[in-house]
Amino acid sequence: MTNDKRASGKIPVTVVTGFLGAGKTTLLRHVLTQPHGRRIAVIVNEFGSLGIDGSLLRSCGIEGCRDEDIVELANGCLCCTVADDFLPTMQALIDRDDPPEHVVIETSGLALPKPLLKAFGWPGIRTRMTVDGVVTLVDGPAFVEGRFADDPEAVAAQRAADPSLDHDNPLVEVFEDQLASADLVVLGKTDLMTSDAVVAAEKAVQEQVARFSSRHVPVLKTSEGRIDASVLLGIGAAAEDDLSARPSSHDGADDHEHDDFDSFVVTVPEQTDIVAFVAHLEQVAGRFDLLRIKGFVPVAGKARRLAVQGVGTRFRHEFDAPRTADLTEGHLVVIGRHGLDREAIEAALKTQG
Ligand SMILES: Nc1nc2c(ncn2[C@@H]2O[C@H](COP(=O)(O)OP(=O)(O)OP(=O)(O)O)[C@@H](O)[C@H]2O)c(=O)[nH]1
Repeated sequence: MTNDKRASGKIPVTVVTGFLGAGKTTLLRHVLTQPHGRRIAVIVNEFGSLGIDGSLLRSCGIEGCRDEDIVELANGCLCCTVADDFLPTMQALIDRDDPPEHVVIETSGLALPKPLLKAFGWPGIRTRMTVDGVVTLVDGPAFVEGRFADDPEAVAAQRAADPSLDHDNPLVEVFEDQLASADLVVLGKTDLMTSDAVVAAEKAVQEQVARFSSRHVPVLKTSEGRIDASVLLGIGAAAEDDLSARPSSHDGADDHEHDDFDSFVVTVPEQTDIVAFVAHLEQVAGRFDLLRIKGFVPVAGKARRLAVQGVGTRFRHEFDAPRTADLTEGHLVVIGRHGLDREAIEAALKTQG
């Protein structure tokens, strides 16, 4: 925390943003397990209706991290529910007998950060909190694969037809907004990249950031979210006073929707063969071009639940918290671009082999 912030008496708030599956929760887990010497409250927002990330954070047994310090806002994107959910939550934190010394907000992977930053200008919040910094996670391999880049020929053709159109790719729009808001960019998952690709990606990210922002925005590289807490917390940006330097594709719009993306929950039976199950998920994710699958699944004979995570077709799984009696079947959140064939995806996920 900078001396300025201490003197202002405002609680610093770090906003962690980044596209679906970029590694935000992983980064947060790493920060929370480091000795950071402050009472941190975490607000986790998810696009899907299940609070997976909050549950993952709670289950990692971080010493001194109390249940009430992890607040889940699981019904929709924070950027759309600012007045209904976010402001009362922040007010409740401020009004605690032992208010947090730092708040970290993990936004949903589809959130546009700007509406959230604007909320820190609201009376009641403005005098008590300040946005210490916006940290934007970039999924290195996905970036290198060009998932957040417009097809230049398609854009040129589109612009010729309608000059007011920027791009037709909602992934690009969300990604660019998240980069444009950043005070610090973290290029993650470098363990999955060659060293040449890391160097090229770092340069390309820096160029992208410079397109949106004249501010100096450092780009750090990491894997498994290993960034020192002292680098992330205490940036001292006061981003709420600096909104015009953080352009958004939705500036000027009164409202925005997330109807470019769909999400639903699928239940699956208890599993016996984890390798076959995960291979099946990979196959379904590829067949339907899904962006994200994540959830918890019971496995026969295992005392712990299986946490399953897919970003595109890249899956990981681990046994994390003890399996509870009510976990009789698995729940998977599925997220993809608008127009998903829900029935077919559900059927495919439920029928394996
Ligand atoms: N190989 C590798 N995998 C990573 C790294 N960071 C995160 N992951 C994996 O990527 C998947 C998504 O990570 P999360 O931390 O849940 O990503 P997120 O941004 O919180 O995801 P959403 O909240 O759904 O947007 C998980 O399976 C992680 O284990 C990394 O540095 N290297």
